[in-house]
Amino acid sequence: MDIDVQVYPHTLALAHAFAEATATALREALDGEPRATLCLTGGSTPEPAYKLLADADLPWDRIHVFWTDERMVPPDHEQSNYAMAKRALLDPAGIPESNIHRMDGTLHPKEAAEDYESVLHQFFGEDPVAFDVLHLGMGSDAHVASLFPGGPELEEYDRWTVPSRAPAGTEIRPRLSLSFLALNTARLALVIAAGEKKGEAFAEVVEAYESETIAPPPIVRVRPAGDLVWMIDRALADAAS
Ligand SMILES: O=C1O[C@H](COP(=O)(O)O)[C@@H](O)[C@H](O)[C@H]1O
Repeated sequence: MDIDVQVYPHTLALAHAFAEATATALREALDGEPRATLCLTGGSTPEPAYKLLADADLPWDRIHVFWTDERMVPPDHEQSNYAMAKRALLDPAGIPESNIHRMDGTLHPKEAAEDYESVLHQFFGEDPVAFDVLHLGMGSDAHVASLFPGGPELEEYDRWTVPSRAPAGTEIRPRLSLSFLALNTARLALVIAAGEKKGEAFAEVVEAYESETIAPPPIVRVRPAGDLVWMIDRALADAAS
């Protein structure tokens, strides 16, 4: 499979490009439609881009926000994916509460998965989830959302959500994630990844796309219905080559 990889000279340029690509895609999705959907990723890499996106000239009252995954912590916890998005994007942009569809990190992962499955069904009905814009990050083990190498959650293709568990040594292990079933219906998926520490993982990813191996790293299993664009910094590109 050919992949579209865009390389930016540094993380600030990457953040600007990621925010701009998101804003452009949301405007296109809103053209002639009453609302658009944006699924946010967590972790630390997207935070600068989310701060820039908050300043974009967008009708936030028509944009509904979802998450790829969550750590099982309260919403004000420093490890909460929701908390990062709240301080970087939701509050600065003034996104209405009714448009924020967050994962509940206070529940047991199984209950949280049931709960978010209902949230998604309330919004999308029985239609595919089909986010207009899906943001993804990559861990240094090539995990995506909270779908980790070798985890049973990788095999969930019947439901949109799945409880999961990060590997030993990770600060917050209990997780909730969207499944590949939900991720793969996106109309546009934008991956943001940066830093030389992820070089080995990215090299493995490129090799897996090229060889179409039968057991690819989790992020390579994301095969969205629409376009998939990798946006990375030079440090990561160089470390992988
Ligand atoms: O645990 C997670 O990790 C990935 C990557 O995060 P980063 O801090 O290395 O950018 C992230 O995409 C995911 O949402 C998060 O829960």
